[in-house]
Amino acid sequence: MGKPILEIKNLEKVYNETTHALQGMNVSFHEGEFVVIIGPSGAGKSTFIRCINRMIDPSQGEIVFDGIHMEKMRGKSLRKQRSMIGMIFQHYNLIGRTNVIKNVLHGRLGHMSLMNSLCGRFSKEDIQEAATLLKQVGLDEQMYKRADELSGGQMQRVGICRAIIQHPKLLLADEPIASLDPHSANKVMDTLYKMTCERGLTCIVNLHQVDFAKKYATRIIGIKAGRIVYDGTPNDLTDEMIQNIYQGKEEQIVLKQSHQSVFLKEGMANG
Ligand SMILES: Nc1ncnc2c1ncn2[C@@H]1O[C@H](COP(=O)(O)OP(=O)(O)OP(=O)(O)O)[C@@H](O)[C@H]1O
Repeated sequence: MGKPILEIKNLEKVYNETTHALQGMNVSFHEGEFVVIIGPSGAGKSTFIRCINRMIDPSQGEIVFDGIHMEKMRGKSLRKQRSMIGMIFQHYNLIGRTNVIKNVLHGRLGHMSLMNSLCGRFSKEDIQEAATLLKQVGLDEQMYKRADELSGGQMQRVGICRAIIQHPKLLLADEPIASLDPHSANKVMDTLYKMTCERGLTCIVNLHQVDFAKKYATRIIGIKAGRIVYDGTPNDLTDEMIQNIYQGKEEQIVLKQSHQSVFLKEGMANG
Protein backbone atom coordinates (compact mmCIF):
# COMPACT_ATOMS: atom_id res chain seq x y z
CA MET A 1 0.00 0.00 0.00
CA GLY A 2 1.21 3.55 -0.82
CA LYS A 3 1.77 6.18 1.86
CA PRO A 4 -1.23 8.05 3.29
CA ILE A 5 -2.25 11.08 1.24
CA LEU A 6 -5.46 11.99 3.05
CA GLU A 7 -6.48 11.44 6.66
CA ILE A 8 -9.97 12.24 7.91
CA LYS A 9 -10.53 12.39 11.65
CA ASN A 10 -13.91 12.73 13.40
CA LEU A 11 -15.42 14.56 10.46
CA GLU A 12 -18.88 15.94 11.15
CA LYS A 13 -21.24 18.07 9.14
CA VAL A 14 -24.49 19.45 10.49
CA TYR A 15 -26.77 21.38 8.13
CA ASN A 16 -29.17 23.95 9.57
CA GLU A 17 -28.44 22.74 13.12
CA THR A 18 -30.61 19.68 12.54
CA THR A 19 -29.41 17.40 9.73
CA HIS A 20 -26.36 15.38 10.77
CA ALA A 21 -25.10 14.58 7.30
CA LEU A 22 -21.74 13.27 8.59
CA GLN A 23 -21.61 11.79 12.06
CA GLY A 24 -17.92 11.43 12.92
CA MET A 25 -16.04 9.83 10.04
CA ASN A 26 -12.54 8.42 10.48
CA VAL A 27 -10.74 7.13 7.41
CA SER A 28 -7.40 7.31 5.58
CA PHE A 29 -6.64 7.14 1.88
CA HIS A 30 -3.35 6.02 0.38
CA GLU A 31 -1.41 6.88 -2.75
CA GLY A 32 -2.64 5.04 -5.83
CA GLU A 33 -5.95 3.85 -4.37
CA PHE A 34 -9.09 3.91 -6.50
CA VAL A 35 -11.79 4.15 -3.85
CA VAL A 36 -15.49 4.05 -4.62
CA ILE A 37 -17.98 5.35 -2.07
CA ILE A 38 -21.44 3.86 -2.20
CA GLY A 39 -24.56 4.43 -0.16
CA PRO A 40 -28.23 5.34 -0.48
CA SER A 41 -29.46 8.76 -1.50
CA GLY A 42 -28.93 11.20 1.37
CA ALA A 43 -26.28 9.03 3.08
CA GLY A 44 -23.75 11.86 2.97
CA LYS A 45 -21.54 10.85 0.02
CA SER A 46 -21.53 14.27 -1.66
CA THR A 47 -21.12 16.08 1.63
CA PHE A 48 -18.13 13.90 2.46
CA ILE A 49 -16.38 14.40 -0.86
CA ARG A 50 -17.06 18.15 -0.87
CA CYS A 51 -15.73 18.59 2.68
CA ILE A 52 -12.38 17.17 1.52
CA ASN A 53 -11.67 20.12 -0.81
CA ARG A 54 -13.68 22.51 1.39
CA MET A 55 -16.41 23.19 -1.17
CA ILE A 56 -18.43 22.53 1.98
CA ASP A 57 -17.11 23.60 5.38
CA PRO A 58 -17.19 20.77 7.91
CA SER A 59 -18.76 21.43 11.32
CA GLN A 60 -16.00 19.54 13.12
CA GLY A 61 -13.04 17.29 12.54
CA GLU A 62 -9.73 17.21 10.71
CA ILE A 63 -8.87 16.84 7.02
CA VAL A 64 -5.15 16.29 6.58
CA PHE A 65 -4.29 16.32 2.88
CA ASP A 66 -0.65 15.78 1.92
CA GLY A 67 0.38 16.60 5.50
CA ILE A 68 -1.56 19.89 5.66
CA HIS A 69 -4.72 20.59 7.66
CA MET A 70 -7.32 21.63 5.08
CA GLU A 71 -9.95 22.51 7.68
CA LYS A 72 -7.87 25.42 8.97
CA MET A 73 -7.04 26.99 5.63
CA ARG A 74 -8.42 30.22 4.23
CA GLY A 75 -7.96 32.43 1.16
CA LYS A 76 -4.83 32.07 -0.92
CA SER A 77 -3.36 29.09 0.93
CA LEU A 78 -6.67 27.20 0.61
CA ARG A 79 -6.74 27.93 -3.13
CA LYS A 80 -3.15 26.71 -3.46
CA GLN A 81 -3.87 23.47 -1.59
CA ARG A 82 -7.09 23.02 -3.57
CA SER A 83 -5.17 23.26 -6.83
CA MET A 84 -3.65 19.89 -5.90
CA ILE A 85 -7.11 18.31 -5.82
CA GLY A 86 -8.94 17.67 -9.09
CA MET A 87 -12.74 17.56 -9.09
CA ILE A 88 -15.10 15.86 -11.51
CA PHE A 89 -18.80 16.75 -11.30
CA GLN A 90 -22.01 14.93 -12.18
CA HIS A 91 -23.09 17.76 -14.50
CA TYR A 92 -19.56 18.28 -15.89
CA ASN A 93 -19.38 22.03 -15.06
CA LEU A 94 -17.99 22.95 -18.47
CA ILE A 95 -18.43 26.36 -20.07
CA GLY A 96 -20.77 25.49 -22.93
CA ARG A 97 -19.97 28.47 -25.19
CA THR A 98 -16.22 27.92 -24.88
CA ASN A 99 -14.38 25.39 -27.00
CA VAL A 100 -13.29 22.01 -25.68
CA ILE A 101 -9.54 22.64 -25.46
CA LYS A 102 -10.08 25.91 -23.53
CA ASN A 103 -12.31 24.06 -21.09
CA VAL A 104 -9.46 21.62 -20.48
CA LEU A 105 -6.98 24.49 -20.10
CA HIS A 106 -9.15 25.98 -17.35
CA GLY A 107 -7.66 23.23 -15.20
CA ARG A 108 -4.36 25.17 -15.31
CA LEU A 109 -5.81 28.44 -13.95
CA GLY A 110 -4.93 27.64 -10.33
CA HIS A 111 -1.25 27.31 -11.31
CA MET A 112 -0.99 30.54 -13.33
CA SER A 113 -0.21 34.15 -12.44
CA LEU A 114 -3.27 36.35 -11.91
CA MET A 115 -2.50 38.38 -15.03
CA ASN A 116 -2.08 35.33 -17.27
CA SER A 117 -5.20 33.67 -15.90
CA LEU A 118 -7.28 36.86 -16.33
CA CYS A 119 -6.12 37.20 -19.95
CA GLY A 120 -6.44 33.46 -20.60
CA ARG A 121 -2.76 33.36 -21.67
CA PHE A 122 -1.87 29.68 -21.56
CA SER A 123 1.67 28.47 -22.15
CA LYS A 124 2.64 26.44 -25.22
CA GLU A 125 3.34 23.46 -22.93
CA ASP A 126 -0.14 23.66 -21.39
CA ILE A 127 -1.80 23.86 -24.82
CA GLN A 128 0.28 20.91 -26.02
CA GLU A 129 -0.64 18.87 -22.96
CA ALA A 130 -4.36 19.68 -23.31
CA ALA A 131 -4.27 18.52 -26.93
CA THR A 132 -2.44 15.30 -25.98
CA LEU A 133 -4.94 14.53 -23.21
CA LEU A 134 -7.89 15.09 -25.54
CA LYS A 135 -6.29 12.77 -28.05
CA GLN A 136 -5.85 10.12 -25.36
CA VAL A 137 -9.56 10.21 -24.52
CA GLY A 138 -10.57 10.07 -28.19
CA LEU A 139 -11.68 13.69 -28.53
CA ASP A 140 -9.05 15.11 -30.88
CA GLU A 141 -11.67 15.86 -33.54
CA GLN A 142 -13.84 17.73 -31.03
CA MET A 143 -11.02 19.95 -29.74
CA TYR A 144 -12.25 23.20 -31.32
CA LYS A 145 -15.98 22.55 -31.03
CA ARG A 146 -18.08 24.36 -28.45
CA ALA A 147 -18.39 22.21 -25.34
CA ASP A 148 -22.19 22.30 -25.49
CA GLU A 149 -22.08 20.49 -28.85
CA LEU A 150 -20.74 17.33 -27.18
CA SER A 151 -22.63 14.35 -25.79
CA GLY A 152 -22.76 13.81 -22.02
CA GLY A 153 -20.11 11.09 -22.11
CA GLN A 154 -17.81 13.28 -24.21
CA MET A 155 -18.35 16.22 -21.84
CA GLN A 156 -17.39 14.07 -18.89
CA ARG A 157 -14.19 12.97 -20.63
CA VAL A 158 -13.39 16.67 -21.09
CA GLY A 159 -14.06 17.08 -17.36
CA ILE A 160 -11.55 14.31 -16.65
CA CYS A 161 -8.90 15.99 -18.87
CA ARG A 162 -9.50 19.30 -17.08
CA ALA A 163 -8.90 17.64 -13.73
CA ILE A 164 -5.82 15.72 -14.93
CA ILE A 165 -4.12 18.79 -16.45
CA GLN A 166 -4.15 20.31 -12.96
CA HIS A 167 -1.49 17.70 -12.07
CA PRO A 168 -3.38 16.90 -8.87
CA LYS A 169 -2.29 14.53 -6.13
CA LEU A 170 -5.89 13.59 -5.45
CA LEU A 171 -8.89 13.28 -7.71
CA LEU A 172 -12.47 13.54 -6.42
CA ALA A 173 -15.42 12.51 -8.57
CA ASP A 174 -18.96 13.20 -7.38
CA GLU A 175 -21.38 10.90 -9.23
CA PRO A 176 -19.46 11.19 -12.54
CA ILE A 177 -21.72 8.76 -14.42
CA ALA A 178 -25.12 9.42 -12.83
CA SER A 179 -26.39 11.29 -15.91
CA LEU A 180 -25.05 8.86 -18.51
CA ASP A 181 -26.36 5.80 -20.35
CA PRO A 182 -24.59 2.51 -19.53
CA HIS A 183 -22.37 2.57 -22.65
CA SER A 184 -21.11 6.12 -22.01
CA ALA A 185 -20.82 5.37 -18.29
CA ASN A 186 -18.48 2.45 -19.02
CA LYS A 187 -16.38 4.59 -21.32
CA VAL A 188 -16.10 7.37 -18.71
CA MET A 189 -15.18 4.93 -15.92
CA ASP A 190 -12.60 3.22 -18.18
CA THR A 191 -11.07 6.63 -18.94
CA LEU A 192 -11.05 7.73 -15.31
CA TYR A 193 -9.54 4.46 -14.11
CA LYS A 194 -6.88 4.34 -16.83
CA MET A 195 -5.80 7.96 -16.44
CA THR A 196 -5.52 7.79 -12.66
CA CYS A 197 -3.72 4.42 -12.68
CA GLU A 198 -1.18 5.56 -15.28
CA ARG A 199 -0.30 8.53 -13.08
CA GLY A 200 -0.41 6.69 -9.76
CA LEU A 201 -3.08 9.12 -8.56
CA THR A 202 -5.42 8.58 -5.64
CA CYS A 203 -9.03 8.74 -6.74
CA ILE A 204 -12.20 8.88 -4.63
CA VAL A 205 -15.43 8.40 -6.55
CA ASN A 206 -19.04 8.58 -5.38
CA LEU A 207 -21.26 6.13 -7.22
CA HIS A 208 -24.80 4.90 -6.98
CA GLN A 209 -24.12 1.79 -9.04
CA VAL A 210 -22.71 -1.09 -6.97
CA ASP A 211 -21.84 -3.06 -10.13
CA PHE A 212 -19.57 -0.25 -11.31
CA ALA A 213 -18.05 0.02 -7.84
CA LYS A 214 -17.22 -3.69 -7.87
CA LYS A 215 -15.78 -3.51 -11.39
CA TYR A 216 -13.37 -0.62 -10.83
CA ALA A 217 -12.64 -0.05 -7.15
CA THR A 218 -9.52 -1.24 -5.36
CA ARG A 219 -11.46 -0.45 -2.19
CA ILE A 220 -15.11 0.23 -1.45
CA ILE A 221 -16.46 2.38 1.37
CA GLY A 222 -20.13 2.08 2.25
CA ILE A 223 -21.77 5.09 3.91
CA LYS A 224 -25.11 4.98 5.66
CA ALA A 225 -26.67 7.91 7.53
CA GLY A 226 -23.37 9.78 7.71
CA ARG A 227 -21.30 6.86 9.02
CA ILE A 228 -18.93 4.37 7.44
CA VAL A 229 -20.54 0.95 7.64
CA TYR A 230 -18.25 -0.89 5.20
CA ASP A 231 -14.59 -0.40 4.31
CA GLY A 232 -12.93 -3.21 2.40
CA THR A 233 -12.23 -4.89 -0.90
CA PRO A 234 -14.85 -5.33 -3.65
CA ASN A 235 -14.54 -9.11 -3.23
CA ASP A 236 -15.42 -9.02 0.47
CA LEU A 237 -18.56 -6.95 -0.15
CA THR A 238 -21.32 -9.54 0.11
CA ASP A 239 -24.95 -9.16 -0.98
CA GLU A 240 -25.91 -9.10 2.69
CA MET A 241 -23.55 -6.18 3.36
CA ILE A 242 -24.90 -4.32 0.33
CA GLN A 243 -28.40 -4.80 1.69
CA ASN A 244 -27.30 -3.46 5.06
CA ILE A 245 -25.79 -0.34 3.44
CA TYR A 246 -28.94 0.42 1.48
CA GLN A 247 -31.51 -0.24 4.19
CA GLY A 248 -32.82 1.74 7.16
CA LYS A 249 -31.20 5.08 6.33
CA GLU A 250 -34.03 7.36 7.39
CA GLU A 251 -34.35 5.69 10.79
CA GLN A 252 -30.83 6.62 11.89
CA ILE A 253 -30.90 10.25 10.79
CA VAL A 254 -34.29 10.82 12.38
CA LEU A 255 -33.13 9.15 15.59
CA LYS A 256 -30.14 11.48 15.85
CA GLN A 257 -32.32 14.49 15.06
CA SER A 258 -34.91 13.53 17.65
CA HIS A 259 -32.12 13.22 20.25
CA GLN A 260 -31.02 16.70 19.37
CA SER A 261 -34.49 18.13 19.48
CA VAL A 262 -34.97 16.62 22.96
CA PHE A 263 -31.65 18.17 23.96
CA LEU A 264 -32.65 21.55 22.56
CA LYS A 265 -36.00 21.46 24.33
CA GLU A 266 -34.26 20.58 27.62
CA GLY A 267 -31.80 23.43 27.03
CA MET A 268 -34.66 25.84 26.42
CA ALA A 269 -36.46 24.65 29.54
CA ASN A 270 -33.31 25.19 31.61
CA GLY A 271 -32.69 28.57 30.05
N1 LIG B 1 -27.08 22.34 1.54
C1 LIG B 1 -27.77 21.54 2.34
N2 LIG B 1 -28.58 22.05 3.28
C2 LIG B 1 -29.27 21.24 4.12
N3 LIG B 1 -29.20 19.88 4.10
C3 LIG B 1 -28.41 19.33 3.17
C4 LIG B 1 -27.64 20.10 2.24
N4 LIG B 1 -26.94 19.27 1.45
C5 LIG B 1 -27.24 18.03 1.85
N5 LIG B 1 -28.12 18.06 2.88
C6 LIG B 1 -28.65 16.90 3.60
O1 LIG B 1 -27.53 16.15 4.10
C7 LIG B 1 -27.75 14.75 3.96
C8 LIG B 1 -26.65 14.15 3.11
O2 LIG B 1 -26.78 14.65 1.78
P1 LIG B 1 -25.74 14.30 0.62
O3 LIG B 1 -26.15 15.08 -0.58
O4 LIG B 1 -24.38 14.47 1.12
O5 LIG B 1 -26.03 12.74 0.40
P2 LIG B 1 -25.66 11.80 -0.83
O6 LIG B 1 -25.33 10.48 -0.26
O7 LIG B 1 -24.64 12.46 -1.69
O8 LIG B 1 -27.03 11.72 -1.61
P3 LIG B 1 -27.30 11.58 -3.20
O9 LIG B 1 -26.75 10.25 -3.57
O10 LIG B 1 -28.79 11.66 -3.32
O11 LIG B 1 -26.60 12.74 -3.87
C9 LIG B 1 -29.15 14.60 3.38
O12 LIG B 1 -30.05 14.40 4.43
C10 LIG B 1 -29.41 15.93 2.69
O13 LIG B 1 -30.77 16.23 2.65
